[in-house]
Amino acid sequence: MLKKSAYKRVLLKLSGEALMGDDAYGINRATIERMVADVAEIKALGIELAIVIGGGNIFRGVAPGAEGMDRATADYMGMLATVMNSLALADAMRQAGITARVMSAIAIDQVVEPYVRPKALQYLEEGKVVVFAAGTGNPFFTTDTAAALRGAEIGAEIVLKATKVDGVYSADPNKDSNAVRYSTISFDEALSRQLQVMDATAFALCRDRNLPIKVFSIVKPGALKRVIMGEDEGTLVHV
Ligand SMILES: Nc1ncnc2c1ncn2[C@@H]1O[C@H](COP(=O)(O)OP(=O)(O)OP(=O)(O)O)[C@@H](O)[C@H]1O
Ligand SMILES: O=c1ccn([C@@H]2O[C@H](COP(=O)(O)O)[C@@H](O)[C@H]2O)c(=O)[nH]1
Repeated sequence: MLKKSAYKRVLLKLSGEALMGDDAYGINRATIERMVADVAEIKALGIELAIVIGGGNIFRGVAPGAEGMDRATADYMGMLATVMNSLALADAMRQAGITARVMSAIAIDQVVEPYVRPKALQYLEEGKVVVFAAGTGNPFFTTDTAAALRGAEIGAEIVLKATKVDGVYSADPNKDSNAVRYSTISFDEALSRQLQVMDATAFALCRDRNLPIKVFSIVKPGALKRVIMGEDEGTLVHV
């Protein structure tokens, strides 16, 4: 018998930084095509899929390149970076035969339609992939928080954080070789240990909405599908 997906509706947070692949900046073609192939594989299972993509491959408000800038201005630039990534992702999905709609939290009507919750729900019910661009639309936040927020708004069963590391560790594994990976961890423990894999606002929002998060590697082949099938992969953050 064909195995079924563990979820009906999910919010996938894709790392903007991972989009660079081995490049120093921007969008690596082979990398975005591989991400889209992963998305196509899970979409074929019949799940309803919404995506938030980060902007770290182009600009972050707290990046060295923003030093001395007004923080809110820099953050708006970061949000615009996520619009570019969202458009690139939706177009790559179009080329792969997946119908996607980009909805922006910041009005740029000539470029992309605005985020309107009932419309987003309609697209999901129609089987379209919805890409939420421009984060929350507010400075001083991140796309992780946007993923938590939109995930809660659309009634997703889980937020899937696809990033460059394969889970939540006791410390940043890129800085501490003694860091150990958790297979599960509670929101309260992640917050009290100040684990930086996601920002505290995202953790707190998901905790309060009882919305679990799965952190896993976007670089590891097949990991997204294993997560969707409910198999042992990455780290589950739970209430
Ligand atoms: N305790 C931890 N466990 C795992 N990763 C951690 C931890 N603390 C810090 N990190 C770092 O967090 C990074 C992932 O989060 P980050 O928000 O920087 O990236 P992203 O979400 O993948 O990118 P973007 O913001 O561009 O979408 C990892 O690459 C890792 O270096
Ligand atoms: O709600 C939001 C989301 C994002 N930003 C700014 O954009 C960049 C890029 O997002 P990442 O999550 O870091 O990939 C972020 O650093 C912020 O500067 C925002 O202000 N509000």
